[in-house]
Amino acid sequence: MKPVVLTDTNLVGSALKWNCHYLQETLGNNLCTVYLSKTHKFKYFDVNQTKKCDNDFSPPTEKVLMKFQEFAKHLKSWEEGDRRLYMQQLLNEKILNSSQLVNDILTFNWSWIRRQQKQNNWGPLTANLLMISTQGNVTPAHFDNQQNVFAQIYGYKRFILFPPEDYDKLYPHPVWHPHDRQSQVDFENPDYTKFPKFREIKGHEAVLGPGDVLYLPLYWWHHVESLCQTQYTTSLTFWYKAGPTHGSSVTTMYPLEGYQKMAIMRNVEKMLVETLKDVNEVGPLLRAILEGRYT
Ligand SMILES: O=C(O)C(=O)C[C@H](CCCc1ccccc1)C(=O)O
Ligand SMILES: [Zn+2]
Repeated sequence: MKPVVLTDTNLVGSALKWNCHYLQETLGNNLCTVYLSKTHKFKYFDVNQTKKCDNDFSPPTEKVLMKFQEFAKHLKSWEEGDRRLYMQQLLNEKILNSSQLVNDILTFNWSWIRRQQKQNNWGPLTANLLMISTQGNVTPAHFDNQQNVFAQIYGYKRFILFPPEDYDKLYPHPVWHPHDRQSQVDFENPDYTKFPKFREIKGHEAVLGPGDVLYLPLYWWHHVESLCQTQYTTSLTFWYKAGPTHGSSVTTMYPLEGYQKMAIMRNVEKMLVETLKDVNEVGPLLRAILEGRYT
């Protein structure tokens, strides 16, 4: 599975008119999920895992509910120095029941994407996430465990992509950490002492414009930046479950692929957290296995 940029799918043709004004008319009064950040980075964190961090975790962003028209107002008046905004709202029944967006969504190129889902043996569509970002926002490097068909609607987004096997150069946080699935490395100021292998990292760049679609296979790392050609950017994801061949696959082929090794390591970590109960014991036990025997 490799990422690919497609420029002729017409997947979200009917959404190319989703500018701020139009969305204000259709979403106006709806409450939407908006993240606020003092910096340009929006590092995702799982709030349910913050308690395992014996409270030395400080959330890098604040999650608020905001009426779309209020968000639109902030978007238009945003200036350097203001807190940055990143709307990330699931297109769920609540939103869809109360907006004309349904008509646009119904005319997406569903036959094309359903064909991809079928031919690639993906599981069911799990979520469409509508994202509107102020210019310059960055989603730091992370991977997701779903297949993703990423559609760019307005403005330009620059992806840097790395294969799953680059996990040894990207130093993911522990699986129990709020920043699980995210790289520990600050791309703008890498700590080469803590993360020496990051020096060897090499990524693939893809800049997406309106109408472009990026197929982002599960476990592929990506660093995403909203470019400054426009005041904001708008994107829509189509997330699919990975599908049966990535779980209890009938015939496992060897040698295993990077994403399979990633899944194995994550399972080992999770099993150790379960059995040791104390997350601080996982490191020492893994070291005890390694030291003098596997190094
Ligand atoms: O589509 C993707 O996978 C991306 O990473 C796109 C990224 C924002 C995603 C936010 C997010 C990260 C982790 C879990 C749920 C939501 C962007 O476009 O800035
Ligand atoms: Zn992602």
